[in-house]
Amino acid sequence: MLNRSRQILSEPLRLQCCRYLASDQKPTPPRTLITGSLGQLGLTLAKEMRSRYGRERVVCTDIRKPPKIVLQSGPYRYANILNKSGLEEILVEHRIDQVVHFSALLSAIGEQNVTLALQVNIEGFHNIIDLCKIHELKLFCPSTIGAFGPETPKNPTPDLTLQRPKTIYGVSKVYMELLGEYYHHRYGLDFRSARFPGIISATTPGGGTTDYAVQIFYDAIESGHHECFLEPNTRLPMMYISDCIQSVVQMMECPAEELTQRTYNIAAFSFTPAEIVAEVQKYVPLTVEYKVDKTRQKIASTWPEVLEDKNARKDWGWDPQYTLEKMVPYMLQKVKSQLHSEQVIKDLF
Ligand SMILES: NC(=O)C1=CN([C@@H]2O[C@H](COP(=O)(O)OP(=O)(O)OC[C@H]3O[C@@H](n4cnc5c(N)ncnc54)[C@H](O)[C@@H]3O)[C@@H](O)[C@H]2O)C=CC1
Ligand SMILES: CC(=O)[C@H](N)C(=O)O
Repeated sequence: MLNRSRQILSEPLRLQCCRYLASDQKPTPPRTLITGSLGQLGLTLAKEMRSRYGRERVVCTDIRKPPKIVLQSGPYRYANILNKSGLEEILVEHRIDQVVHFSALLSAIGEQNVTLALQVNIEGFHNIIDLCKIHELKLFCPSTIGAFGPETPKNPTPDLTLQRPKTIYGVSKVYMELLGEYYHHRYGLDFRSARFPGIISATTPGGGTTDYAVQIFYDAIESGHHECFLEPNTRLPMMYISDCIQSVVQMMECPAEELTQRTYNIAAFSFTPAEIVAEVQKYVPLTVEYKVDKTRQKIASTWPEVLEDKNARKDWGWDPQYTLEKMVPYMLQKVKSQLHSEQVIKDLF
């Protein structure tokens, strides 16, 4: 795993990473806290960071009861991001150096509970960013294609452009980007953010508009039939989980002086439901019925089709490895193992 990860880093970043990997060299690896770690992305990131920095140096947190295997794999703490003093206690006790803030309500579920989305996505972020300022911690918080709106140029969507999202999720992420950049400018906080496309993984997602692109793999394996909640021609930016995790690690390890901005678009590939269906059909039989969900279609119609990521490539060596064609057979294999033997959760540790 380490070798694979290091291979795809650019030369300066690889040198930087080696500083953590060689035991006789300084500085020591960072102690990292991940919020919302039991969601779609958290445990995969924890696994990668633990392999790089050491098992005890990555503390997973969430408000949910973890599976036993999570408890066995390294430190896990209950942490509600709305409880600032509880969070502070954990940060101090574990002598945390950097935070990856994943807790959030995603686009579709946020529209179902705007009050809770405001609390988790905005109040929770206030708590995190203030604690990072007080304790001088590096902070990574992902943004999203959902931070753009219908007025944004769709193809390609640049880093700096109009952002008038029409979901509470998008509004809270624009606020997060701006507040993070403000704290960097005003207090020198080492805030970093990447705007993720929809992430595709065998770990199931938690209430987003891009979730169909995970569900389709489960349906292909389980029943051979998928009901798609988006129209067949809805093009959205997407990314395989391995590339997503690499982006977090690379961005966090990048020397501060190489960053020319604090929020970056990152892209891998874009596709429509019709295109992913055709790709899956190359491997397994699959029929599809388009039962469009008006709320999610309305959200997707306001999002970019293709993100422009040239600044991330130039500044910190962003270089995704997976295309749609490469990802589909991997996903089918992962989902098959997940369904047959719960292998995916085991793979995480
Ligand atoms: N999964 C995706 O396709 C994308 C994700 N992102 C961002 O990446 C981050 C992680 O996303 P996912 O893992 O997919 O999200 P998820 O919805 O799967 O997980 C979020 C986690 O936050 C936790 N949480 C909710 N309320 C909390 C609270 N009060 N205190 C502490 N934890 C709480 C939940 O228990 C859950 O485990 C989010 O910030 C999301 O906006 C951005 C773009 C795409
Ligand atoms: C793209 C995202 O931020 C997320 N997957 C969602 O659909 O809400």
